[in-house]
Amino acid sequence: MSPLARTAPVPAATDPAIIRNFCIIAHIDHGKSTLADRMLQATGVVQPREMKAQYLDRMDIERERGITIKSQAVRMPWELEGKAHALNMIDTPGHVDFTYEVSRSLAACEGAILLVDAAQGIEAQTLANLYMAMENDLTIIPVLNKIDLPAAQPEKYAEELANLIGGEPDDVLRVSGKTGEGVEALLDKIVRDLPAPVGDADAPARAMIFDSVYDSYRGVVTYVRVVDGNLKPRERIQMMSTRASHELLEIGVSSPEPQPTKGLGVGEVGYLITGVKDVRQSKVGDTVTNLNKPASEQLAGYDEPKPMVFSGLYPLDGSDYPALRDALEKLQLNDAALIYEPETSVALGFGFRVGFLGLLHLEIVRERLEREFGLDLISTAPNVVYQVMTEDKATVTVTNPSEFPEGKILEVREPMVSATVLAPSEFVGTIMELCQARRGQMGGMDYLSEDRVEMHYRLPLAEIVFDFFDHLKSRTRGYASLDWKADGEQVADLVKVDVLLQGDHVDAFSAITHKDKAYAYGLMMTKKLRELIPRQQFEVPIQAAIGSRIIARENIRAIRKDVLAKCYGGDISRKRKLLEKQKEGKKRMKTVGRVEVPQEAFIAALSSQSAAGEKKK
Ligand SMILES: Nc1nc2c(ncn2[C@@H]2O[C@H](COP(=O)(O)OP(=O)(O)OP(=O)(O)O)[C@@H](O)[C@H]2O)c(=O)[nH]1
Repeated sequence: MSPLARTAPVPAATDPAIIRNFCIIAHIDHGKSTLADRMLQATGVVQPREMKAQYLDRMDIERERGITIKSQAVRMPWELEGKAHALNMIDTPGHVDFTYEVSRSLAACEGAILLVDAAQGIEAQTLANLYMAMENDLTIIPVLNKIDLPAAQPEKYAEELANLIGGEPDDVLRVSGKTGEGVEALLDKIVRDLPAPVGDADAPARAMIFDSVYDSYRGVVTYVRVVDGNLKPRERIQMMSTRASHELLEIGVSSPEPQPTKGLGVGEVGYLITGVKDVRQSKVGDTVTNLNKPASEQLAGYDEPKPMVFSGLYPLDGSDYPALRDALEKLQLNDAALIYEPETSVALGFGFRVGFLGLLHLEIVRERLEREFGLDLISTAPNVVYQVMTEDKATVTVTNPSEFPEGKILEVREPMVSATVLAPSEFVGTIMELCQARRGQMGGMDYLSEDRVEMHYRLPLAEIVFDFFDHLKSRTRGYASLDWKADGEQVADLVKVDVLLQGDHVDAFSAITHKDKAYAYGLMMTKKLRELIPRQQFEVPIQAAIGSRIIARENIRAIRKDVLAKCYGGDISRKRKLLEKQKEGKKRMKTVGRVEVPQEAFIAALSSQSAAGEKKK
């Protein structure tokens, strides 16, 4: 049958029996976006001449880095045995920082395609996503991708997959997102195997928001899945958590370009436009209902994204501060997970403390600020969030080492994660060593097959979020994969290490570390600063301290720099010129106490400090 005959247009406000809502879940780089591209082509919603790789990845950064950050939903027609169907595909991101986006997408679907690279097999995020899909009671269609690769081992991995989710290896579909092989069979299987959505068409409307995107032309575009009732244009709708009401200016489906419709009914996935300007007014996880005939109960929401890593962002040029504030405000319209507040630093001036989901999120935000808003930025070493209990039993939330309370401290709690590492069994020893060095507690080990093992650990977030993955990869020659999720807190022996120049604190270099690592940090910072700070006209001690206890010390010897020395006997105007020049130079200096430090020294020290984290992509 020709593809055209199978892709007849589907009317809007459709009978739920012909709808199939699904997402594709996979480990990063196993080929979700490429497969989604082939489906768009096979169903005829994108014409070959309009096709570009990773059609659904709209942001430049997504395309350049080949990763998916925001999820997107698209509706595709597909005919099976002469009957038209509407398939709603929700593309999901694969990186661990964006797991919360996966969980929202899953809640909008009845089924999931579990996509596994036929040359790599099951990886840590394959498992994490599969478990999440099972928790949401989704029907799973296992699929092996990249069967065109010479290194593909479909037999071996079909068996691994069948063992994991039950069923026969022959039931595992084999496709190639590159050549398109098997894609039509997969579309048929989606129609046959996935359940149609069920809901009460006559009940008051309830639709779940699973994504909210800011569009500079149309304002906030909200993606919803209708569970009960229906929504129509020009009606007034209400957000159930905030009770805010809006007029529905436009409602429609993405196919994949927006197509306004006369409404959305039970089981349908589409978008709403209400004229709100800020994604936070259209909160992901909220339920949309009809203002005149409101539903009595909200749908179960999902966890709000929670920032895990904080870092200070400062403009290199202090006069860019208002521009940075405006840029952050704009980015936040589009990124509900981004939070920030102003802060000042002795060393760096005015800036913002910004919360991120992880290091990748940090890098992306920073890159967007620099690229889209033309800002030059410096970011301070990232840290996690600590809870500190002081002597009077007050608990202080610390997102910046400078907020660490002075005086006696009863306990410090740090965030924990439960991590899964998947690797060939020959690497078990070296992985255990690494996890122990990072204060990990082993939770058990499962063999997926004879030579592949799944290891469970509970680890402090601060030990895993920065450079753990790099170390894991280099110890296992790139074969290990990692996934983790937040898992409570633990009390730990944590201290704040301060860095002092001539007795004055330099806030940008303070860090909260485990007691055992405090000395190493102190030594490293004092040494580095001695190399970076030029000699002054007096001796400058550089110290690292925990409270009032000095743990490391370096000295910068004094020098007397007489700029007039070489003009002995010269004329007065030349002397003046030299003095002027010296004054200019001083403007670029930051003064800490009496010590003048070139801004470049701060930047150099901070960038090498966070280099370990920056490498992790
Ligand atoms: N040979 C071959 N390569 C493929 C196939 N499918 C995807 N690839 C390649 O695998 C790489 C990853 O593919 P993507 O589609 O970007 O992977 P993804 O899972 O969407 O990645 P994220 O969006 O970051 O989660 C790309 O270089 C693709 O060209 C396939 O069937 N065969």
